[in-house]
Amino acid sequence: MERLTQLASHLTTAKGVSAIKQKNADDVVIVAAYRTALTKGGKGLFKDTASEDLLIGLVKGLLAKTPNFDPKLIEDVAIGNVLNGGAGAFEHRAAMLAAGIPYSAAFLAINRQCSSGLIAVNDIANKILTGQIDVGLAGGVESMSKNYGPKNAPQFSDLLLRDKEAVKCGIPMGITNENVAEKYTIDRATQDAFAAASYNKAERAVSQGLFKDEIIPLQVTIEVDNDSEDDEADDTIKKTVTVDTDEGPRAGVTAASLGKIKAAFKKDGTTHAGNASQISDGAGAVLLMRRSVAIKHGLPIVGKYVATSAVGVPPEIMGVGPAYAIPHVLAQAGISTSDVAVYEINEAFAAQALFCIEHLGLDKSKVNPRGGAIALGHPLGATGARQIATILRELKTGEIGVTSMCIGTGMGAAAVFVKE
Ligand SMILES: CC(=O)SCCNC(=O)CCNC(=O)[C@H](O)C(C)(C)COP(=O)(O)OP(=O)(O)OC[C@H]1O[C@@H](n2cnc3c(N)ncnc32)[C@H](O)[C@@H]1OP(=O)(O)O
Repeated sequence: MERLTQLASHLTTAKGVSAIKQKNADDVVIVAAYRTALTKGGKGLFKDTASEDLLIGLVKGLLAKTPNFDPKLIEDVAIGNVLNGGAGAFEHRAAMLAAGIPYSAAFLAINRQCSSGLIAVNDIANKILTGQIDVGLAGGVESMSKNYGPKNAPQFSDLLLRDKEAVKCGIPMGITNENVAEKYTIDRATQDAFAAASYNKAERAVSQGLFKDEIIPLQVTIEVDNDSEDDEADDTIKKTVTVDTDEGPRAGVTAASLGKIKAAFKKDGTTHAGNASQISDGAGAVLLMRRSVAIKHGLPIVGKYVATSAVGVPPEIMGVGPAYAIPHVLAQAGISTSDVAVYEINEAFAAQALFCIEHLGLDKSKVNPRGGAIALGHPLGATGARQIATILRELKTGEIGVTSMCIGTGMGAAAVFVKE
């Protein structure tokens, strides 16, 4: 009975800044949050690495960096993924075994498109909050190199194609951004200035080594052209490389330099390779548990999970998602936009991110201080977990952070965390 009363009080989440900052035995806390480097889809160093192999390396690395933690404590694993068949249910379950997680931990593959990694965290957190489990691992992974392209384009039935609302769920992502830019009059120069700022922030963060702590280096094999002069044949050789650095950030990007890039999705459009999130490969993982369990095992606590929300928005302007998901999750937590120290908002496209920032009246200096997906990359299902790994290092003790993204078929998701 006492436990039920405790649980009931917890599920009706005490609201407000001081309430969410309180430390309770039943809190869901984050003990570790790491990611791989993000590489360029189709041409980067992970181009030949399967999503399951990204996960194996990442989870092994996370466990190695959490020395007092016994993986036998993990009761459930949820991994977000967008492009693999069945969201990677087979290969990513197998990857967990290969990474050293015992078979006794259950496994769930999650696909809520670009928010999949965040929704995986939400799933594990909810299971801890309701007493179903005490410890779980959540994350996301994507090999856009291997799985992005026409073979993964949506296939709609004739019935769907004839339904003028339903068919909007199949609008190409770049066109949804053109729609946002047109509807809210966000011109190309404004988008390019925002994108250049994203590159400049990422460049600064890289030069200061700020991502080093969150990236687990991975050793992978890559096929490269055989340049040997003795060998005239047009063939490839395999090389082993260590991947520890994001490939997206570039030095010296300006709005003027971006102004020269051709529109990618529409003649006379405003969206292009420099102001859109890049096709990328990568993975992120977050180890969650009940605070009392973390304390019992002497594990470091890096953050407290507070709440997640997902909402629907019109599919043809899906990029507006965070503008509606963020107020929803802030209301759940009983806080306002000004209580938040850092926002990690997925930059699927510059116009999309700009609309959300303007609509919510956010202080731009609080949004993506280390750059977002335009500069760093956006490996779809991995992005939610990647943003959590980043935001927990951007926040200072006691500060509140919000992570959010738009979702391709017309949704937005957002979550609130407190830095321990
Ligand atoms: C819910 C959601 O989150 S929806 C979002 C889902 N994700 C997407 O839809 C992906 C969106 N992005 C894309 O589709 C692709 O990145 C595109 C179509 C915009 C561009 O694709 P590509 O042409 O293959 O881009 P690529 O990265 O190769 O860049 C092409 C060229 O643009 C130029 N370029 C790109 N970025 C820059 C920059 N910052 N500065 C200068 N030049 C640049 C370069 O010349 C580059 O060639 P390089 O790599 O040899 O230097």
